[in-house]
Amino acid sequence: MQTSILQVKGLSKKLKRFTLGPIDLQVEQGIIVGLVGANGSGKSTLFRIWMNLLKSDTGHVELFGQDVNSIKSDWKTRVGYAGEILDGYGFLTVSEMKKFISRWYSTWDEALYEQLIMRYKIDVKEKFNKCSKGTKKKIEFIFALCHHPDLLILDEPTAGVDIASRRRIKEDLIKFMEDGDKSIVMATHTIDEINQLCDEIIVLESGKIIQSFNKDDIYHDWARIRISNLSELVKQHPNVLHYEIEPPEIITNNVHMLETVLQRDNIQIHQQERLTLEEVLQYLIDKE
Ligand SMILES: Nc1ncnc2c1ncn2[C@@H]1O[C@H](COP(=O)(O)OP(=O)(O)OP(=O)(O)O)[C@@H](O)[C@H]1O
Repeated sequence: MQTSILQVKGLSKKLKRFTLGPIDLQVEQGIIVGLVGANGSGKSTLFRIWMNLLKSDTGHVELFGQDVNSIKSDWKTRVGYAGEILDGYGFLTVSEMKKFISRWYSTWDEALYEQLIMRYKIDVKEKFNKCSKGTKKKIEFIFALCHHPDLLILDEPTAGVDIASRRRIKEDLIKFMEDGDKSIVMATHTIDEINQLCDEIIVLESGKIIQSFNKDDIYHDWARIRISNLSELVKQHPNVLHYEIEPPEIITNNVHMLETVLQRDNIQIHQQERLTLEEVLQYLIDKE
């Protein structure tokens, strides 16, 4: 039986010129979810609400069965969050920050911290706000891991990170998932990360979830179909997400359904090809 570790119901938040939600979703134990969407689609805002750093206007968020607003905050010790949370302590050196943050967690693993500091070549005497963008990302990642959380919430963990460290982060995430009961939700713009790491993908557009799917389903469900002609029925079909008139071609997210529709309309299929994950995401994120 699958266990939900994160449940989001009817969540909404109005900021000045942006509205997030309403959002409903759940994340099961043992999977990696990729949260994707154009710049400004609301990924970081969503994470901030999950982490109770920002109050929602409606709805609620449960982490490990606990309302994130409740005074009881055991859930915090079970979550590792990497997303600009350390900026407020930027006047501290990495080493001072570690002394401060490690006290929050009874499960803090000093040996793991030392090992990761070496692995990512971090100068612990450097003040956090003097570190480069990529180095800050690596430090956030290390702090998110060292108390052995059950869920990692990572806001673009490799943005600005060098190639070698990117590979190490990927390896560390795979290692984190090894025992099968951990989960990760990560916002990312990197197709390789989604391809290599994520099981499920949630696409945000202007604050709303427009698609949510298992990565493996893409190969079965999405296709570009070149056809003899287009009918009005095909153009307006809910599973036709895009069409071209000359030459007639459709993009569908339910190829089996469309095969039946085309047959019924006496439309011949000239060619059919599955879409790659990159094409699907490009299509969803940038439809023009
Ligand atoms: N404190 C705030 N006050 C007003 N508007 C805000 C505030 N924080 C974020 N926004 C707006 O909310 C929208 C979503 O921002 P958010 O940072 O969540 O997007 P994102 O998907 O994480 O973007 P990116 O991929 O560029 O990191 C943006 O239009 C942003 O300007």
